[in-house]
Amino acid sequence: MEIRHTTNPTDMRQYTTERLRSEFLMESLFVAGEMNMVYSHYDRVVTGGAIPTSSPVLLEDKETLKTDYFLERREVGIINIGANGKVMVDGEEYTLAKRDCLYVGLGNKEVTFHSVDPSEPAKFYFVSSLAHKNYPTKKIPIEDATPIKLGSDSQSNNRTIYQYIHNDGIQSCQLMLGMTLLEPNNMWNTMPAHLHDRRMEVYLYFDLDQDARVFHLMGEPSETRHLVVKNEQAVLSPPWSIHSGVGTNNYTFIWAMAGENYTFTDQDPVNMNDLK
Ligand SMILES: O=C(O)C(=O)C[C@H](O)C(=O)CO
Ligand SMILES: [Zn+2]
Repeated sequence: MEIRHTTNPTDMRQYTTERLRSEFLMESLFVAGEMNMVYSHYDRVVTGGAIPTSSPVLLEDKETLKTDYFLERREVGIINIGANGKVMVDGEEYTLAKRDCLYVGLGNKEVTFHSVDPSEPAKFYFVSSLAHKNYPTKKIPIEDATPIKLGSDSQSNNRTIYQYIHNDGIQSCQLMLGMTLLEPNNMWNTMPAHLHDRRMEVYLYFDLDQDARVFHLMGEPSETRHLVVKNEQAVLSPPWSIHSGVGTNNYTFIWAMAGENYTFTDQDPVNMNDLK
């Protein structure tokens, strides 16, 4: 798996577009028949994508983690963004349709990803953080996730946040995970922007057409930069960075957080006068 180190925000001011992309953008998580992962030193979060085709894909990277199995010291949240799939957890089968989420806790030894129909494969996106105790493995379909309506048509940010793994939903050690869907003709998320220096965040943008793009805004509020993001690409958002997006049309994204606290509403809003 690829390793990404952390960045001092003062150094980031000097970065070229290429350097910015190599530090923060994950361009190729989803490749048919493969699993690809990025290990970030921000809260030691692993972000991955798996597309099983004719054979299952095993969640493992002993070489990088130097543990006997992936979840020996970790927990993971998985969302299927493709066709129907299955996840086997130590012999137990969980069927995941598009937008279903599965939480798998510390201590589960074997996790494998399968497609129901290899010609129309499932696409599993996952985010894993360090864990100190076992919470039960649990599946939650989007219908059972906690919906929060935000934004308005007049501000082009009418959207619903679905919270899956969080304080009042599926329990975990530190991982929080959910999905935000923008209504048609809406293309902004999280503006005014916010920070939470206590937690890092990972964004996966998907459900975009081939030529559609999201301009992901990042950086300290007074030093913003952008990443041009394609369908099924993910962004590492450092704790000191705003994280906001505007698309060429509406899009969907999965957000995941890990760090100091477990409080979704712990956000420091950025005053519009401070954004530069
Ligand atoms: O639509 C949104 O706004 C979000 O989904 C915001 C993220 O969940 C977030 O940044 C949480 O801190
Ligand atoms: Zn946030």
